Amino acid sequence: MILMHSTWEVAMASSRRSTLAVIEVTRMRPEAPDYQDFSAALVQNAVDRAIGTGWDVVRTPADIGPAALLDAVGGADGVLIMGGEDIAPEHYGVRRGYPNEGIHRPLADEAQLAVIRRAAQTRTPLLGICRGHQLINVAFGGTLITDLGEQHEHRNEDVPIQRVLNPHAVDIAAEPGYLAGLGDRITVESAHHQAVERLGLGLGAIAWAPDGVIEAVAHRELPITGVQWHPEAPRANAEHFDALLLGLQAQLVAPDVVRVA
Ligand SMILES: C=C(O[C@@H]1C=C(C(=O)O)C=C[C@H]1O)C(=O)O
Ligand SMILES: NC(=O)CC[C@H](N)C(=O)O
Repeated sequence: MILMHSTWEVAMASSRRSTLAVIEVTRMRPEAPDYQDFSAALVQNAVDRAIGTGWDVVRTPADIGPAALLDAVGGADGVLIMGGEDIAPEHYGVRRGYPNEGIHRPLADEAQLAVIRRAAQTRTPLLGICRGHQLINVAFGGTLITDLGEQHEHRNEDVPIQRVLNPHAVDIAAEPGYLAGLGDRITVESAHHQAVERLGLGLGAIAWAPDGVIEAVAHRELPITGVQWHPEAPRANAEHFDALLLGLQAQLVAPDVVRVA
């Protein structure tokens, strides 16, 4: 059974619907139309589930740059940062030229990092998915494993983009926090080749894959959490994503401080 923060509690605390800024990397990938369609469908699913769990949504691409993005999401009560391309490695002190390096989106990197830093200053609840989770770690000074190698369960290689997501187990160890309603072990859908390495300042790891890859991070004092998997994937358990979105909303009322072992 999935325990969720009650929508009633949230509704009692606020007479208006809260606004969630859903931030995608870009809306223009003319060089990769299949990937753009795939990514846009994941974002649309996230928007739909957010509305279904009681949020108003402002959907914005990040490649409009830092100033425009900060302006666009300035009025939001919560932030959701979606997946996408690898973060340019200079943001965490690594040179370009690592294995399986894809293209980078420098404007989106800078804009999303700026949003995370401002959310930290304003204590705005924020959830990052995949690249969004990696960005959280980098924003707090952490590093990434640039490439997980060839043999792993975190992504299907050499398949059409529509089949890139791969299911695997995740063990969760955090009470309370965004992931509290999910249970101790869940199956998730993943599509990534990088992962959190050294944790950023103030962050703790709260979930792991069986191979040891960090699957979720949470800030110890701020309502900021990242998940490496894709809860918005078509085949993911929708109840898990709803629990995350309601948990994000509950942070508006009573921010949790996450205890990390
Ligand atoms: C674009 C990349 O990853 C992809 C990005 C996704 C997303 O936008 O949510 C989903 C699946 C991944 O294959 C990449 O690895 O460079
Ligand atoms: N799906 C994603 O957001 C992927 C994030 C990053 N490009 C990685 O491969 O690890």
